[in-house]
Amino acid sequence: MTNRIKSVDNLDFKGKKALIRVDFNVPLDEHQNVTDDTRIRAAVPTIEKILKDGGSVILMSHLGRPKDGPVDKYSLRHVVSNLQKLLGKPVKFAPDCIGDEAKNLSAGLQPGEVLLLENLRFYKEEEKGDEGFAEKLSKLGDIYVNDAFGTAHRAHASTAVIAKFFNTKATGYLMLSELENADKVLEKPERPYTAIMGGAKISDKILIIERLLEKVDNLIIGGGMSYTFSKAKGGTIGDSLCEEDKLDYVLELMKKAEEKGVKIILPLDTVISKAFANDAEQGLAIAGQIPDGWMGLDIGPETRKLFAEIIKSSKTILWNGPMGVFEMSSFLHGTVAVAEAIAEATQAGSFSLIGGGDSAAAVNKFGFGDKVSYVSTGGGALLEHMEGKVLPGVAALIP
Ligand SMILES: Nc1ncnc2c1ncn2[C@@H]1O[C@H](COP(=O)(O)OP(=O)(O)OP(=O)(O)O)[C@@H](O)[C@H]1O
Ligand SMILES: O=C(O)[C@H](O)COP(=O)(O)O
Repeated sequence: MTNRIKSVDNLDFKGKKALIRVDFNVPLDEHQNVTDDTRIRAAVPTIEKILKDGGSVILMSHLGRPKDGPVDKYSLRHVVSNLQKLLGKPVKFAPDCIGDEAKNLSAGLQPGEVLLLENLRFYKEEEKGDEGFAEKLSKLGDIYVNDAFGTAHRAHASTAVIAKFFNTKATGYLMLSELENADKVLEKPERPYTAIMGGAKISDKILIIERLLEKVDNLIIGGGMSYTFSKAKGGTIGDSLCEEDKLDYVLELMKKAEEKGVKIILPLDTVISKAFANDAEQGLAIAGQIPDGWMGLDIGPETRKLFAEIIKSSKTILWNGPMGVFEMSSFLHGTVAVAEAIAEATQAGSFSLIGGGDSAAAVNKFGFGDKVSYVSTGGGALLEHMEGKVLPGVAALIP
């Protein structure tokens, strides 16, 4: 399918303005500093190719999930200095993604120059996939490039709708490499194939887990989502994360897995804490036996051993979502143990694919980024792609 899509490599951008959809949805700290620039870094080769050809670049992205118009917290202004450093040149900023100022700034852009537009999601039309909004955006550039693999699963104005307003549209290098690496796992995964799921966005991922049952041999569940499984099985989970309305669904899922011969592996023990804080009183509990007033914030040592054994005996590994609150030093051990086991398996010849903003950040933070096969910039996008779906942002590029 990807062979029907043009890549930036097939195009000459001399004298052209490329409107590039990037995914600069990056984590920011409380001072609005970028804490992980992986996604910005990943967009650089495409930008540089276009500039080198003698073209100019207009970048558009979303940041976070603003609900009600512009808010400084979600302004893309916060990524400008990171981008300037990575490109080694100034980047102009348009304080709105449409309107006169954006139009004038893009019209005045000279070859070799870069303009970043303000957050697309400051307009609700973006997520609605509004045609009028997409058309206004399309007026800013001559060629449309989509390099936002991380957002390719969203059928939004700037990903799925805008492409039809362009005669020339192409994937960027990042999108291409993401699709190629994911296809290595999708097409003929060497078995055993193990997926490891964790993180906090339970309802986002539970449906995807069901579809993964068609593909994998083992499904390891850790992190915040494991407590919903634990409770569904009749365990007590104290104040741990739980989606009460998914309990029946999780039971059904476990039954389906059994029928399909897929092993679901849940934690054996869990690191518990009196509060969501690094220095709160801590303890260890058997999974499903968390006392009232405590919450599970990481997998325990027995679980680390069990998960590592399964990972090391797998030939294909897909990981999305940390095993605990790895941002706090007391609860990072589970995530480190899984990253370490994946690195060892990769060293021994297995193929490993890691996705998810936080999972990618964790892998890099703990120094395993170059010890795994591929770190995707996609979270939900990677998982939906791994289900075998053609993502809307990719479908829109098919001529
Ligand atoms: N037991 C837990 N309790 C509370 N939060 C948890 C727990 N385990 C993990 N987390 C949190 O989950 C967050 C990551 O979840 P998330 O689902 O966003 O993963 P991700 O890798 O970013 O994937 P994606 O990009 O697909 O959403 C981290 O901030 C981590 O602190
Ligand atoms: O971080 C992501 O997964 C993408 O940028 C998409 O963001 P969203 O989940 O808010 O649509």
